[in-house]
Amino acid sequence: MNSVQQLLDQAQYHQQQGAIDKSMALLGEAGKLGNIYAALDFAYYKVRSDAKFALIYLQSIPNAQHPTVRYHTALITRFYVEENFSRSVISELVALAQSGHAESLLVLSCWCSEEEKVYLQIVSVMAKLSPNIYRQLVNDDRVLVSTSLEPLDESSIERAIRAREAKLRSLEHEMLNEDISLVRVKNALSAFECRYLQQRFIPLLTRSMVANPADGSPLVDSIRTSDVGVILSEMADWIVRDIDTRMANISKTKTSHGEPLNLLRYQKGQEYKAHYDAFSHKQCQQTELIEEGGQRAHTVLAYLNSMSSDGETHFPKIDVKIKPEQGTIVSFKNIDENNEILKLSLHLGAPVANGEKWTLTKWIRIHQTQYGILTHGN
Ligand SMILES: O=C(O)CCC(=O)C(=O)O
Ligand SMILES: [Fe+2]
Repeated sequence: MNSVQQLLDQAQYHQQQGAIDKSMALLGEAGKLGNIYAALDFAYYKVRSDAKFALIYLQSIPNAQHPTVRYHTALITRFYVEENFSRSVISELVALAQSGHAESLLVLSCWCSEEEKVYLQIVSVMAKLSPNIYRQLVNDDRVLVSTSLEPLDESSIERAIRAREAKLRSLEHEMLNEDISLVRVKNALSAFECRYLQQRFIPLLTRSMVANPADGSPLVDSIRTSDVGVILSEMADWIVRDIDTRMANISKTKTSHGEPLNLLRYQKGQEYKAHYDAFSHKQCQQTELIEEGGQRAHTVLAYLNSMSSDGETHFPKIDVKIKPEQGTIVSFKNIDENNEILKLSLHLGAPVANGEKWTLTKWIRIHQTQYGILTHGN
């Protein structure tokens, strides 16, 4: 019989040969023998075509009750099967959170608004049981770390989550310009989500690039001087998936057509000069670009902090300037129905005069992307 190590070695060999199905099947076997990470890799590989199969598999492995496996089982149920919070998923997250599982505590803190009493209960548990994560990602002055551990109140948590779902469903979509379907939605992200994205993904930041007009290769250019962090599929946790899906819904596009989310940080003096997000005709002929979903049809931006009078997103041809306000999402079209660039979509991120400006950009292609399929399935 094969040992776990032999299975992992064989899986790596087949992966290098490009035999992905075979490689994943071996990881599935290693998972059945007790390797959690192999089991999760296999489950996430399968989930894109058959979510129920992935769930049955995870329930069949010897570590089905390990907190990491339970958390991913809940995530797969929520994002691939039910597409909403069911009562049983909430219940599972609460049980995991109560035992100190950091990711579950983060998801619940994110979904229970900071004004809710239950939010303080959740972050108090985090302060006690996951103090490092608490300090990095939450750090709320109202929490007294010495307080004894209160049991989490499941029904208050469910009520808070339902209230947030209802609030997100009823947000006003303001049409700022019909020609490019420029829509603004205020309060689409909570302050917690905005802080979370900055603090969790700050280590990803590097100097921004633009696509070389000649061959599409990445190029440093004075047109875009911010730093960028690309949140790849393997980093797309519960909170990121949720925001990614919300951005797709606001732009009425498919999650499977999205590029990875780009976290942008502009420091004093940095800017993104006037540009189109759509690719040029020449770029559109590159095989790599075609294989990655083709033309960029839509752009969705989220502002993660508010600016007083600088750093606005300016659309000079339609005379619209958008002031960055924390939690606001903006969506617009880059091309018309014949896939021609909409000239009115020309826009710029004005220079930052003071402090920093943080945004999240999602570009959406006309066809499926690798990231879209990997993260959300077909
Ligand atoms: O930062 C802004 O206001 C604009 C960003 C932008 O144009 C982009 O990311 O494509
Ligand atoms: Fe842009």
